[in-house]
Amino acid sequence: MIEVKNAAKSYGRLNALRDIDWKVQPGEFWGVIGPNGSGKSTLLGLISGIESPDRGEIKLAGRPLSSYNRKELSRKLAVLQQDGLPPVSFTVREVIEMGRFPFQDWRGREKDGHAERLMQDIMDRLELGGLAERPLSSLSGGQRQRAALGKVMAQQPEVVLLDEPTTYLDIRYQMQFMELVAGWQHEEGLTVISVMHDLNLASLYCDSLLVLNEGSLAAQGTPSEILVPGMIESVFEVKSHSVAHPDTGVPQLLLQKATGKQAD
Ligand SMILES: Nc1ncnc2c1ncn2[C@@H]1O[C@H](COP(=O)(O)OP(=O)(O)OP(=O)(O)O)[C@@H](O)[C@H]1O
Repeated sequence: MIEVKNAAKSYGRLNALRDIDWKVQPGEFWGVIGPNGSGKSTLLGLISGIESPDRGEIKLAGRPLSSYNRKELSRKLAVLQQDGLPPVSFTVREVIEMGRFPFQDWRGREKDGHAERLMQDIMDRLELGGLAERPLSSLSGGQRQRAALGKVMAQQPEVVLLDEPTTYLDIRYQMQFMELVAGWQHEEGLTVISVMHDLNLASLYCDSLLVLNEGSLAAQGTPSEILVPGMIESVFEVKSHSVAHPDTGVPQLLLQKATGKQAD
């Protein structure tokens, strides 16, 4: 679905990304992890076409990303930024309708006769029905992030890119958001690439993890291959234990304090 070949990106003298080779198959759920400043958002920027690589190539569905026009690209790929939507006066319904841009003609008229049904389905699924006419400025962070997800769902993309989508959410809304994305992925065979800071959440939801460190690809593999104490220490400089989740067996990290007593 996505192929990144030998991609590199610099800002002035800073090599934000170098020699990245990565293949994402349709329907996979990838987490992109790594320390602050390791190049995660830059990589998402290259895949979304917001930025172009200085070297190398990015392909989407077998075609160079650079050959897509804006509407074509929007039908294939949607992006949800870190703080999905700013607190503005647009209503939830208006924001979700903005996601229909790739399916509207030059007068802004919807070409798909089922769009109204789709909008209603999205609002029901995201429990936004009662908030449809409320301005974003009056919503909580969790509600705003659901509205942002509604906008990308209305776009009906094949690939969705999420940049730290749960950063400002409490644990209930983190789980709710990830469940909504995972449910959508299962139903539609969606390809998901999400930058994640919470490694335990990444382990619960991602099939595979890509690890960036100082702009280079440090490792890629399943959560069980990646979330091991040695890897975490070499990339994040933090000591940890990895334990199997009692429900699913996926690894969960317990962080080790550098000071104070350890239990016997
Ligand atoms: N537009 C830009 N101009 C100059 N430098 C940039 C620009 N965008 C990113 N950088 C630099 O590139 C490096 C990688 O940044 P990037 O935002 O991709 O990292 P990140 O892994 O997403 O970080 P974080 O986890 O803190 O969000 C950083 O050193 C950053 O300062």
